[in-house]
Amino acid sequence: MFGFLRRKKNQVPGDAAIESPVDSSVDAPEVDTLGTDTSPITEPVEAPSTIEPEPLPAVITAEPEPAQTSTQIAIQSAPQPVTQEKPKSRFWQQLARARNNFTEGLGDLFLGKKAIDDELLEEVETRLIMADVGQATTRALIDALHQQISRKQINDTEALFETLSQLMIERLERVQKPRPAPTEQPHIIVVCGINGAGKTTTIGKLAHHYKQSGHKVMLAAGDTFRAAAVEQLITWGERNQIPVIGEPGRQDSASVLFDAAQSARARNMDVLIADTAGRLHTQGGLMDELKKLIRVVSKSIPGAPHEILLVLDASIGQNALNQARQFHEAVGVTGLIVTKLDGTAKGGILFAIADELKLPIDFIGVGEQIADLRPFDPKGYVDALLDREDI
Ligand SMILES: Nc1nc2c(ncn2[C@@H]2O[C@H](COP(=O)(O)OP(=O)(O)OP(=O)(O)O)[C@@H](O)[C@H]2O)c(=O)[nH]1
Repeated sequence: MFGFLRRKKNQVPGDAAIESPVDSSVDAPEVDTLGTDTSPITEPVEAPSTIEPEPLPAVITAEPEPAQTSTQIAIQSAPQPVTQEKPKSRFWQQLARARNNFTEGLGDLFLGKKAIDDELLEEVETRLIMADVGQATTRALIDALHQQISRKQINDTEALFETLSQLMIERLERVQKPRPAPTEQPHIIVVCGINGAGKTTTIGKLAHHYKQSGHKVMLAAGDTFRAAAVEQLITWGERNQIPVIGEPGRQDSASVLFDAAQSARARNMDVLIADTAGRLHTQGGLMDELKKLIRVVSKSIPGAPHEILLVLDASIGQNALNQARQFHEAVGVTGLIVTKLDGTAKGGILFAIADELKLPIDFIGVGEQIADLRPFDPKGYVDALLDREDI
């Protein structure tokens, strides 16, 4: 069942709406498969009104309770069924903004409504657009719902949302591919993207991911444009206890990458992850430089680079599509990492990316901590986005 429906159905007049923002200060657990992590909950949970309120953490803001009427007191003193909420995962919590944007207000529309009407479908369409799913993908989803309604395959509001979830999962799964196993030594991954998309941070997290799975990992500080980027990468190297090739002051990123590839081979590294300078997809000269970097890497080790991962910032919404198109055209991107999904209401951008670019989404970034990178799982993502509760 969908959480926003259940909450509305169970709502008792006078319930205080508690808004709980993501607390990014919480220490992150290790990278985990979606749904298995049972970190403490800060997701809104409606306790039956007869239970004594717990002391609230500082991050929770609640409207002051209005004075209770005698009717409310009578309702509260009646025995209430105690429903045990399943603990929510940290991942669920990290997608709070995207989910709230999507489900806000839908519960009200559903309240007391069984039949599907145009108002409801229009609201669903609006929510999809607002979540940055994009015009074309939204249209395709709504058309598919209309078809199933007219064929009487969907008869009530819950079935409508279940079908929408399935359609959304399918659209993401269509373009997913299994991650390439690092069988060549070294397996070289070049990471690119525009300035500030989260490349260096993502490389730190990706290194952690590989190290956790038992691989020997090395980093190449190929972002020679921004001196702080090299230091940032060296810090990530120390945090992961892995070597980093490149030092502040080096100018030529192609030679850093060449040296790193040689060094990784000589030291029997399983995985070499190379950082590159941020560049706008519209800067022709810098895009040519990226092509040159890739050529140098391919000359250093036959078959390399084995992956070219493009980092996209989810919070820029539809602009991410254009960036991805241009990078793909220039260097043949093999997969995407979409970052900052924890801080954005634009969680729908992943559907537009999958539909329009047909490139697999390898990982998503949901925070700044070392373990806040998750292998992308379409079903887990849709469940968290649509407040679907059977994970
Ligand atoms: N909330 C959140 N912040 C992120 C995520 N990934 C990266 N960041 C933050 O985004 C900011 C930019 O990250 P960087 O890794 O420096 O970005 P970059 O692409 O290497 O930047 P340039 O070297 O300038 O091109 C930093 O403050 C990161 O902590 C994420 O998944 N969630």
